[in-house]
Amino acid sequence: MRITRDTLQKMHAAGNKIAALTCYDATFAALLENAGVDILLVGDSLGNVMQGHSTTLPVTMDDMIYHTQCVVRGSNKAFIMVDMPFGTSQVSPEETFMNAARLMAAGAQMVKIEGGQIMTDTIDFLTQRGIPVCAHIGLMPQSVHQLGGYKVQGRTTNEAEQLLNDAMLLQEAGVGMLLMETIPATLAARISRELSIPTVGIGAGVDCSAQVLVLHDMLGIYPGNKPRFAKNFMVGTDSIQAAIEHYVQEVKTEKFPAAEHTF
Ligand SMILES: Nc1nc(=O)c2c([nH]1)NC[C@@H]1CN(c3ccc(C(=O)N[C@@H](CCC(=O)O)C(=O)O)cc3)CN21
Ligand SMILES: CC(C)C(=O)C(=O)O
Ligand SMILES: [Mg+2]
Repeated sequence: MRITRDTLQKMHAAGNKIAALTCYDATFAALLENAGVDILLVGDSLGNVMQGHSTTLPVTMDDMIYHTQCVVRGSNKAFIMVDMPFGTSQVSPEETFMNAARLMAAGAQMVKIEGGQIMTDTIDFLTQRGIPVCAHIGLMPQSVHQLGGYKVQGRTTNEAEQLLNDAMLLQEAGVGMLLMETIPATLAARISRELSIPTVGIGAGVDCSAQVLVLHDMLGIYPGNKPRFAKNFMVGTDSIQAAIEHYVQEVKTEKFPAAEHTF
């Protein structure tokens, strides 16, 4: 039996930290869940780490479906969250539902959509019709050209208030989880306190319900730029298994992320 939304909500309510990692294939799916990873995120970061693109923008629905099927086949315990790729959730609630339904049919238990208040109508439409949604705010990599680079978000008072407002409206619209990327830790902590749903952080400090990293970053094998929030867990270990177990342990004990991974 897989971990469900209910399991995650209970872990969050009990104050038990949730460990998540990105995953794109069957072998790593088995390894990660056996090392105690609770959530496997089939991220559109596969555009970077699997396909060698410099952004996530070229990733397609077919790419996401293929990698979701691989991850689902390789696992039987972990919760499966899947990114909606660029261009598949922006046009209308109806079209977004059609695309999300294909990811659910491939084995997703929740889809993740980048965007704040602008996505609330779509999120309401999906969640009312049986598709759980995680919203992704802060640094939204699909908006890299609009944002002008991979930069910390929510640094000004105005931006911070807007993100908090987005978070409240997203929860009201029905999201099951909220992911926050590369925002000040104090802001992520405040948003996490204000919400009742679990929050997932990447570069958002230790006070989120869950932590996530790109697998290839935490194994120290991604050849591109290493974001400050990524820690190489292979340092000091001699196996991938041990590195993943160490990551899970550091998330559960709130040792990761430390100050040097935080803004
Ligand atoms: N391998 C990989 N890891 C990721 O975390 C990731 C991807 N790919 N692809 C999609 C996006 C892009 N991401 C990124 C990429 C770079 C930074 C980065 O370099 N950030 C600066 C912040 C600079 C500032 O202070 O404003 C940093 O120092 O970490 C952050 C997120 C996160 N996602
Ligand atoms: C970095 C995480 C949050 C993500 O969205 C991805 O891997 O695509
Ligand atoms: Mg993504």
